[in-house]
Amino acid sequence: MESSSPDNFPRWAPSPSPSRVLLSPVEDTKIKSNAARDSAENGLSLSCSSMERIFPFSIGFKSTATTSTAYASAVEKLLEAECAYVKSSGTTDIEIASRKKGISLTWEDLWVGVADRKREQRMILQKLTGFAQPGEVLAIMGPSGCGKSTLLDALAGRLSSSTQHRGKILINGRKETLAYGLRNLVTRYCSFWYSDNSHAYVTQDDTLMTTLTVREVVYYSAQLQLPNAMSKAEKKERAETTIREMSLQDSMNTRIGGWSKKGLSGGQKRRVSICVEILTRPKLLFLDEPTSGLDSAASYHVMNRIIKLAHRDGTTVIASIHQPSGEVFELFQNLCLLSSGRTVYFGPASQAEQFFASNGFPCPTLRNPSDHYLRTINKDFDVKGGALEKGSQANFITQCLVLTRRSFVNMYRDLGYYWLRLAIYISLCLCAGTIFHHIGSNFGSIQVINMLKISVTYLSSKPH
Ligand SMILES: Nc1ncnc2c1ncn2[C@@H]1O[C@H](COP(=O)(O)OP(=O)(O)OP(=O)(O)O)[C@@H](O)[C@H]1O
Repeated sequence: MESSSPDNFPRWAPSPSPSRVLLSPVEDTKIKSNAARDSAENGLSLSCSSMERIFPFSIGFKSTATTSTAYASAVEKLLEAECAYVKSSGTTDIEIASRKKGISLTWEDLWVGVADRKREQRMILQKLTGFAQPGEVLAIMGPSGCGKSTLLDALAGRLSSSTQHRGKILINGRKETLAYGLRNLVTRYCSFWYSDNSHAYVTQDDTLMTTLTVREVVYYSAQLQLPNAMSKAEKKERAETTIREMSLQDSMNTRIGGWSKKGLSGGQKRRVSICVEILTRPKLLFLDEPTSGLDSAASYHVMNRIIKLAHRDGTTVIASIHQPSGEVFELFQNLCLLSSGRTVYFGPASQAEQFFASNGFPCPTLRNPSDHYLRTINKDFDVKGGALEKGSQANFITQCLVLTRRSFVNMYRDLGYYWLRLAIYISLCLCAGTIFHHIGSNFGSIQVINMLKISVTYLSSKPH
């Protein structure tokens, strides 16, 4: 009986990924010299940061081009080669033609920084170089907070005004800024604001009207975005095709839903947001975490559809993605791996494994490669704290003091919570004060005071 117990079955467990800290000094020196050689070959210089000492930074493509025109022509050549390759692999002439009409995006020596409270500049992105081509999907991966969304924002021209950036961003070899520019703020809060349909951006947060159904959201959006030359019937047809492309046909009449009434699931909302953006068949599509909230099967289907659309329409897709399953990862043609705002790897996704292996971090058998890469480059948890001793909890008085202090800091920093209220109360006091000015002492004055009392009670009562 004992032998049939599930506990006695031998279980397979993946061998651990080689750890960065386990590297011997000899290996470490070898890696550093490889990195230096790679950087020299790539025409990039590495600045001396703590990150460099523990992991080599490199890009998977070799380019000696140093000027933007040289970069653009290098990308053109890559595109030609890509077209020749896809032609030989059975891609139709129509698909190749749409790729040729597409948008190539290149960025060179891109830096993004933000001034901290002491007015010192903190770099979010450093020295990034890369490209994205029509008909292909570039996945931007990396640990949380490494700068994936910032890179997307920088490429899409959506960086907030608190950031500074420099470097070259070329569209089809020309220095152009995508038409987001001034409407940054508007796009952040209103997903239905567009100036042209050549590019679209799906943000991390779904900004959908909660009372509308899926069909209504997509159809209204089609009416707003699609050209007047298209008839109402064509717009409706496009809306419904797009909904079907994202497998939302069963939820067409379901309301989006919000805090008061549950409607779609988080993953379904994500798919509706994607529908709204791909309606116009943009030439350049930015997706910030398109699969967050989706299970692995849904993630696969959504990414697969996006990749098919990219192939069919020659769309250039740049997607930041957190933790793709092995199947999803295999769908990506190109990979940009970031860590602490710097490129660890840029190149074909299929060659990342070789890159990591040649640098001393081979992916263990049967491990999802993307898990391995993220685990290897994540340095957020490198410093581990010691075990907590018993009785190490703060006492009651400390807790009260800390909670009070935390609450004050929160109130002081929250513009709406503290400063806005203060301003409202001061203006209210001034308004109320003027009423008492020369009010007199007759019966009419008493009525004014009563009215004032009722107004103040009404204004200061908290709505439930
Ligand atoms: N406008 C800004 N002002 C100050 N800091 C910023 C600004 N934009 C981004 N950052 C900081 O830059 C870092 C990278 O942020 P970003 O949102 O790009 O990371 P991410 O890789 O997309 O993270 P996640 O995967 O968790 O969404 C974070 O530490 C963030 O606080």
